[in-house]
Parts: sequence; C-alpha cells; structure tokens
Amino acid sequence: MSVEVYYDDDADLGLIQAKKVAVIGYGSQGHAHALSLRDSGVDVVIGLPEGSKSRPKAEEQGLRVVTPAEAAAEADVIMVLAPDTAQRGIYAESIAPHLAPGKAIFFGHGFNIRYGLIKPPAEVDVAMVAPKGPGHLVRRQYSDGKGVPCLVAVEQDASGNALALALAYAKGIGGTRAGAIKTTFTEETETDLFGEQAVLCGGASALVQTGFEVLTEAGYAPEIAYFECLHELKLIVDLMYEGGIAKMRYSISDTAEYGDLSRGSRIIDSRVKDEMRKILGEIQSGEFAREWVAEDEAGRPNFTKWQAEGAAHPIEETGKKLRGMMSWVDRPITETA
Ligand SMILES: NC(=O)C1=CN([C@@H]2O[C@H](COP(=O)(O)OP(=O)(O)OC[C@H]3O[C@@H](n4cnc5c(N)ncnc54)[C@H](OP(=O)(O)O)[C@@H]3O)[C@@H](O)[C@H]2O)C=CC1
Ligand SMILES: CC[C@](O)(C(C)=O)C(=O)O
Ligand SMILES: [Mg+2]
Ligand SMILES: [Mg+2]
Repeated sequence: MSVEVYYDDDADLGLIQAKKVAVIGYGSQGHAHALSLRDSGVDVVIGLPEGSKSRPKAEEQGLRVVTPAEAAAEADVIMVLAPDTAQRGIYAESIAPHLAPGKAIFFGHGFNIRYGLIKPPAEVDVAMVAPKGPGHLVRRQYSDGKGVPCLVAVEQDASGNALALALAYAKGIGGTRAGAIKTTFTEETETDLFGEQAVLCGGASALVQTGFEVLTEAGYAPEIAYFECLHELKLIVDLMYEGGIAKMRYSISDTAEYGDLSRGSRIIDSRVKDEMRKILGEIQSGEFAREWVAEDEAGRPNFTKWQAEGAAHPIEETGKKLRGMMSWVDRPITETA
C-alpha cells in the first residue's frame, strides 16, 4: 500500500500563522513544538497548571504561559502535549468547555482518541502531528535547519481544511523538511506503541543490558562491555540511519558481517518474533492501553519499581564515568536548544 508523503512545498505555513496555537504541556514534545512554531512566526501560548515546574522553563524562553483552560479558551488550535495518561482529565476539565465550531484539537500521539478516552464534539477538527523522534531532537533538528519526519492524521474534518492545517503545523516544527506521512490515528497509535515496546525502547534497552550482563558476568571489564554493547551501538545505528543496514554492513569487517549474518537470527529468533506478534496483539486489542491506564490510576507502582531497577543497573554507573571523559557525548538535555 503506497502512502502520501508531504514536503515543505506541499504545506502552507500561512494557514497556521493565521491561527493562535495553544500548546498544552511543556515537556519533551511541548517545548519543541512551542519554540519551533514561534520561530516559524506562529502566535503561541502555553497552557500549564499554576505551580507546574515547567512554567519557569517556558517563561525563560519568552513564551506566555497561562492555565490550560485559559489557553484553550483563547486559541484556535489546541495541541495536547501533556502525558498521555493525563490528557483525559485535562480535556474534560480545561479543554472541552472551550471547544467551539471553527476550533481544532491536535494531538502528538493518537492514544486517547484511538482508545476512546477522549471524544471531541463533531463541530471541531481533530488532527494529529506526531513526530517520529524524541522531542529534544525534534527541537535540535529544527534549530539545525533539519527536521524529524512526522505522521499526520485527521480524525474529524469539521472545517474541511484539517489536513492542510495539520501540514502547516508540521511545517512549523520542521516535519515537512523530512517528510510528513498521512495516516490514521489507529495506524499511528498501534505502530508507535509497537515500535517503542518491541524495537526502539523495550527491545533495544533489553538487548543492550543483556549483552552487557553476559560479558561482565563472564569476567570481562564493564568499561569494555559498555563500549561494545552501548556506545558503539550509536555508531552502528548512525550508519543504518544514513544508508540502511546495507551501509552498516559495507563499513564493518567481513568477520563482523559473517557473525552478523550467521548469528543474528539466533538472537532475534522465531520465539522473539512470536512475542513481538503477541505484543502487537495486546496493542490492537486495547489490552496494553487498559493495563497502562490502570497502572497510572493505581499510582504507577510497577512503573516506579521498574524505573528504579533500570536506573540501578550497573551499565548506568559505568556509562556515567566513561561519558564524563567525552565532552562531545555528555550533552545535557535542554529545553532551550
Ligand atoms: N516524548 C516524545 O518524544 C514523544 C511524545 N509524543 C507524545 O507527545 C505527548 C507528550 O509527551 P511528552 O512530551 O513525552 O510529555 P512529557 O512528560 O515530557 O511532558 C509533560 C508536560 O506536561 C505537563 N503537564 C503535566 N500534567 C499537566 C496538566 N494536568 N496540564 C497541563 N500540563 C501538564 C508537564 O508539566 P510539569 O513539568 O509541571 O510536570 C510537562 O510540561 C504524548 O501524547 C506523547 O505520547 C509523541 C512523540 C514522541
Ligand atoms: C520511541 C518513543 C516515542 O514513541 C518517541 C520518542 O517517538 C515516545 O512515545 O516517546
Ligand atoms: Mg514514537
Ligand atoms: Mg510513543
């Protein structure tokens, strides 16, 4: 099935420059969208609760901050970039009362629409601009004149112009420099959750930690295990990013390539593929979403425990020491890029 990919020339920035945009939340995605939209000539207001620890960060960047309800009331386009689990409550309390014909509600990920947690009224546009990358890099790439690809989707087209508005928004954050693919809320949500669980975050973290454990438990130096299993992964993935797996294989030794070709499928074997299919099934059926919402409502007991276990993994201590010796690597996460 072919997809439609939109680039800068396909999007009219003037459409979003003519609107007032409220960005609700000023975290990873929120700061990136708000700062890049502003730099693209868009009128932006930030919605954050009184006492939010993000307020000083946004204000230091010269952005005007009001409450989520005030931002929703004054804006034409309301982009919801608070955590997925908080969005339902923010919507009910602060956004829904201020929706009116001619307004649009935008999302950076389809979770709450796909799983029916938010149901906007028929008279507003409902659209998505979902960058395919972490917010801090969305901002860094925009500032460097580059862009992170985006997925755009329209759930409700009350104005008849929702796709053009979403593309204009994507252009304002640099997305159409790299390409904005038109999709649906369902496809974005399910592929995004699958990617982060099975490959990008869950799969990659477990692969790196397990490789580090096997080497150190066999008596090898943690520093060598760190360079081998984590640091060099970035350099290997950089080549994949630039030219696919083929370019990575072109650059590595024949010995490495033979090991890759003959051993890789013993690591990621049919059992792993079956488990990936199971994970996809849990996403498609809504089982994962129900579990995550319940975990959040219970105060995140497992999330907190697993987060602490991850932070205490020996690879973190080893990495901290080694990265401290490489000034070009130890780059702080910043909301001011
Ligand atoms: N992280 C990423 O790179 C990506 C995220 N997305 C999607 O973007 C959305 C935002 O995620 P992400 O950027 O990670 O979120 P973060 O957790 O980084 O940011 C949370 C922000 O929301 C604020 N916030 C928390 N509660 C409320 C509230 N009740 N009202 C208003 N603001 C609130 C926080 O303020 P405080 O500082 O006070 O806590 C903070 O500014 C999600 O839908 C996510 O799936 C999509 C692509 C990638
Ligand atoms: C890979 C994780 C992500 O989907 C992202 C940065 O794209 C997220 O939800 O943070
Ligand atoms: Mg993602
Ligand atoms: Mg995601």
